[in-house]
Amino acid sequence: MTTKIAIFGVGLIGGSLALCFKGKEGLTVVGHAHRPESATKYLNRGVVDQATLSLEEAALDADYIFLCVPVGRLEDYLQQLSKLPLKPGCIITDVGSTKASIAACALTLDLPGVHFIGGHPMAGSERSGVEAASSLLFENAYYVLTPPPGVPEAAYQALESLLLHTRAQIVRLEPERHDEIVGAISHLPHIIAVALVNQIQAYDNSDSLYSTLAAGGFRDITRIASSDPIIWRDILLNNRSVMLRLLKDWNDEVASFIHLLESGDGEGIESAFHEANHFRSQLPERRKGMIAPLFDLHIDVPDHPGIIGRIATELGDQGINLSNVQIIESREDVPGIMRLSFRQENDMERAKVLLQENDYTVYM
Ligand SMILES: NC(=O)c1ccc[n+]([C@@H]2O[C@H](COP(=O)([O-])OP(=O)(O)OC[C@H]3O[C@@H](n4cnc5c(N)ncnc54)[C@H](O)[C@@H]3O)[C@@H](O)[C@H]2O)c1
Ligand SMILES: O=C(O)C(=O)C[C@]1(C(=O)O)C=C[C@@H](O)C=C1
Repeated sequence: MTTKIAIFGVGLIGGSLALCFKGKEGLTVVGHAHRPESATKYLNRGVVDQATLSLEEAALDADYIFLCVPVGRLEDYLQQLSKLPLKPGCIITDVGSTKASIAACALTLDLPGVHFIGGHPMAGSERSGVEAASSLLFENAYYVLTPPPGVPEAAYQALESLLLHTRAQIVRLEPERHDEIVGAISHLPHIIAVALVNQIQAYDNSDSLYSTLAAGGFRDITRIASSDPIIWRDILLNNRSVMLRLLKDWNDEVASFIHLLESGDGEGIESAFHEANHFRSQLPERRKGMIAPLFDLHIDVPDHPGIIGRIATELGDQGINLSNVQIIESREDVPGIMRLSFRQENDMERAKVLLQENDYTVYM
């Protein structure tokens, strides 16, 4: 007897979940596709064990159903599922970036013997589609679950146990509180990134030096502006009342900067930066969290071909595990900064000593 997991919408998130479960003992993963070419793609990429276009075939004997479609489609799928004779004890969950409306929808539906528990993995990317899926996406991230009152603890525990395969850390939250908080730390930044890019694009239309000179700062703050338009249309419209409130607060923040500049208040500007720096430095950067739990070192590097390979080899020779390397601000003939990321603090400390011994300037 295997445990059957049905995934509706095998894109970035659904595909990543499928990869976490596929191949694990006792689990079979079935992907539901709404287009024939998608079903073939899921199979060709080896993300699922089976793929089907039939809602019934995917759902009827499933033990777990994951709804991983855009937020605007979630309620429709849940309604369709509620009309099927699902397996008794089946757990339906979703991964939508908003939680209040789907939780409210589930409460209105008759789901006899079946349990709905909302979910939201706090990990993702500006990329989308099954091509971007990764079994490592959720590792060390938080994964919010929003069980409705009255859901049996055993069902909650079963879902939590299954999600161990993602290596995420589960957080239990009320849906409304989720939407307030995630509205502020995820949805608002996406709006700001998009508005900023569009503002600069308008300047760039009359002077292309804007995009030519756009460097690290602009890229750092705007990566998420490349996120999928349909996914984000749905999220923002769904969390509309929270977003409108947050945007009014954002306007106050902008107004306060306008005031600091109009009044030439240098101290005020300094203190805004100090305050932000202090709060940001306390974010759980080095533990589990929405900011990748990596230990970073920065070093000055000359603009030499092969420099990445040389440093990686020096670290590798000492058995120091490097997780990621990135060159920041590298231009011809100008020294750049290299960011070296490590999974283990101990690796970072050893790398620091080694690099300093080799005369690199190292910043933490
Ligand atoms: N992108 C992120 O960073 C992120 C993170 C956490 C949660 N989420 C949530 O996960 C869900 C999926 O997002 P994603 O980033 O994986 O998107 P995606 O575009 O990569 O995947 C969406 C999947 O849904 C399918 N789909 C699209 N439109 C559909 C429709 N009309 N009917 C049926 N299926 C349809 C697509 O074929 C695709 O397989 C969304 O609800 C999103 O809010 C996204
Ligand atoms: O890292 C990113 O690109 C993301 O946008 C991930 C992110 C976020 O804002 O943190 C985006 C949407 C989610 O629902 C959860 C996580």
